[in-house]
Amino acid sequence: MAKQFSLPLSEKVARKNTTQRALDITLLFLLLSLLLYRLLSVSNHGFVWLLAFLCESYFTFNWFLIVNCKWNPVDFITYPQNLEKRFPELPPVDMFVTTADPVLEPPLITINTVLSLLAVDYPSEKLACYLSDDGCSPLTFYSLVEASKFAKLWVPFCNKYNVQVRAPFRYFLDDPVSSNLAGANSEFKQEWKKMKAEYEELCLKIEAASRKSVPCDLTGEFAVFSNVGRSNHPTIIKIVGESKQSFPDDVPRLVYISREKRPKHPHHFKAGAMNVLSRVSGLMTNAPYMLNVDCDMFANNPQVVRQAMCQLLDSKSEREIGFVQFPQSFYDGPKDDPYGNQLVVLYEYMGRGIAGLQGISYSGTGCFHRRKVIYGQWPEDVENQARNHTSINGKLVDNEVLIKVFGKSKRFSESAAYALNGKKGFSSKLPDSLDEAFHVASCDYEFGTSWGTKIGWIYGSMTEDVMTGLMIHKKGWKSTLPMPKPKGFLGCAPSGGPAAMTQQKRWATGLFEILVSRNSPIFAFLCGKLQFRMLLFYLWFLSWGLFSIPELCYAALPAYCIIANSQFLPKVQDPAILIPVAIFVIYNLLTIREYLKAGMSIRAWWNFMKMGRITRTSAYLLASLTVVLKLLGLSETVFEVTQKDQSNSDGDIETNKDAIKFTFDESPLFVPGTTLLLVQLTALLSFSVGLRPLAHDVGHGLGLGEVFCSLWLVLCYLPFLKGLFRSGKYGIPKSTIFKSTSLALVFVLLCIKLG
Ligand SMILES: O=c1ccn([C@@H]2O[C@H](COP(=O)(O)OP(=O)(O)O[C@H]3O[C@H](CO)[C@@H](O)[C@H](O)[C@H]3O)[C@@H](O)[C@H]2O)c(=O)[nH]1
Ligand SMILES: [Mn+2]
Repeated sequence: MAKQFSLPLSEKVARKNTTQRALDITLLFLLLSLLLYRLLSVSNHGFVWLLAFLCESYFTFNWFLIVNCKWNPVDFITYPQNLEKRFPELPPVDMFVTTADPVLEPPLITINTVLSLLAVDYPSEKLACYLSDDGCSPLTFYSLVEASKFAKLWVPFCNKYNVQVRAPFRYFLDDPVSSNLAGANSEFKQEWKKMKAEYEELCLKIEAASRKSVPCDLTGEFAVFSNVGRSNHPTIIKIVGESKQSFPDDVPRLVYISREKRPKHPHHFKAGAMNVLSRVSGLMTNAPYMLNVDCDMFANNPQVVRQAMCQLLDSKSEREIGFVQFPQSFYDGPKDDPYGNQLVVLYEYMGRGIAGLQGISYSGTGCFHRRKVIYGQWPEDVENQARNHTSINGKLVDNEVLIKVFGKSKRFSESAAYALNGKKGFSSKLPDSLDEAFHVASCDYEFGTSWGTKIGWIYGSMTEDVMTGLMIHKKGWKSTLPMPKPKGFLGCAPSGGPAAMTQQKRWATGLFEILVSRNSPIFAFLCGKLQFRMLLFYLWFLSWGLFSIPELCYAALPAYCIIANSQFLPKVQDPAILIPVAIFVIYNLLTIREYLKAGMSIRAWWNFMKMGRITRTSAYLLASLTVVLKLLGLSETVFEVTQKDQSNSDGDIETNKDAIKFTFDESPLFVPGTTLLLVQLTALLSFSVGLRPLAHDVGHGLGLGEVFCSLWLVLCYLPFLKGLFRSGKYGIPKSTIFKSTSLALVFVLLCIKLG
């Protein structure tokens, strides 16, 4: 027994990063020297110098925050082979999938995610899968019903042949029958073919249904969908599967939920959906662990649940680890990451670094939560739990309080008490709990309760995930970031200018909303248990949107200087020029090194650099404006769902090429970038026709540095430059060009007047 007890489940190992630290610190030192130089010479220069100083102060502070995040990277090693030796009885897990729109999120993608979850390598009677459909779409429900029939074949097939990728659309991309991958014995070959045919039939059915305006007869099971509007309908909950009494042992239980929506009731987007999922599942299965994934994030590693359990189960982590977050990774990203949004390098350095502090932030998908932590438990409450008392926020609570916190359903607060006490045995046959489930999924259930403020997914930000994670860290919980091979989950990253920018805008908006809310990390540090270095991390993360302001000012400086015959950098003849030059060189070398070490190409690095510029002056700028408007009470923020592409990744060269070309639409997102580009072009033109000669002494007048910076910016905005000359979706729309030209004209006139 003692020996078994010592078998490790997981380990956190520090990574060596001496070179990286040296480079990071050198850069910080150089940035500080630049600031010092500016301060010492500010009296000789005017407002341009001051503006440059302010921007560079921001950049320096931001770099300091980044160095803090990257300083202590870690690796998580897990030993799933020891799991059942230590815990022969594995705990139940409820798995949540959210979808919101059958057009932007094609049901075929959603059901692949569901199928990959139903088929994970974990005792199926311990699993239950809940699909939340905010689109209230009969097509989604129809697809789920069909998928559940297919699952009865698919799950045993995966188990029998130990299939590695359990989302069928990915699995059937490879053909193990013609290649001799899986020791192709003839029985396997036959079953493989049969399975493939079954899957194709499923796809055909769903495609046919999606072409019709009504996917199927709205009778029987489907009758509830007649007369529903997406934002005006009663709750629909359906236990999917043939019989209502017992479930076949080999496929986990599957439940469809479309929560009630009424026009006047705020539904809080995904956060609202997650809270309904928590409550309905609380009544039905009440598993102590919950996994949540977006509809496009399939389980890519059949061992994911076991991997997560390695980090959650032993008694030490019971008191420490609040949640286990797998990195967000993507499949089929276009080559060299043209939109800079595949997040590989971000997780590799920032992610690992933060995981070495209190833990990675929650990123909304691929995350395992403890139900009791979502219900508001602090690490200290675990001691009370051991004494069989129910407590949240460090205080014992009785039934009356439970009802106040969790809402009027007695049955639900009873289930919550079970979850908070870590007691097993709250269960009810699924169909018996249906009535109560309708009650807790209704749109006024949360009135007067703590849902969305103190417990569950927290409301008030477009990035409800980060806010919810921050509240968990505030209580002193830690989190982990396992990176198994193969990767735990894979999803779709948006491609195309408008989709990518809209997502970035939503993120930056949501993050900034948190910074200025009462759930700000500053309070979490002062009044809660958020660690100081975690505070620094959250400050960096939540201020993405703010970065747009210094970025925009700094990008305007070179053009201004050229047109106004001024300077914001030391002259080439001045030895001080070495400081900005060294900053430029070291920063680029350091980031190139990170890219290469993470197995990415130089081209991917360049795409990231250029998309960084573009995103900050477009998406982040508009995000900041949106938040200011919200603070002034002039507008509300809205969750715009990302389009998921249903690609067939047979590497069609034409579509691949197109995926790399930047696309535009009429959105105001593209106005600032286009303006900035036009301004730089005007400046460079006036320089090259000799209107603005270089000054040849160290005194005032234009220097080479400004011209170089302006050229560099034009290079970064190359997708926009091309967009000026292209047509259709690859070209910048006329109206945008018109707006930008007007703005650029105003700027140029201003420069001439001031210069
Ligand atoms: O009203 C809504 C809006 C969205 N969703 C779901 O939320 C998920 C994420 O939406 P998506 O459009 O894919 O946004 P992304 O920007 O890709 O999502 C990332 O960023 C979000 C906000 O930070 C997180 O919630 C996500 O988990 C994270 O993957 C999807 O499953 C949607 O179906 C809902 O259920 N209800
Ligand atoms: Mn997504």
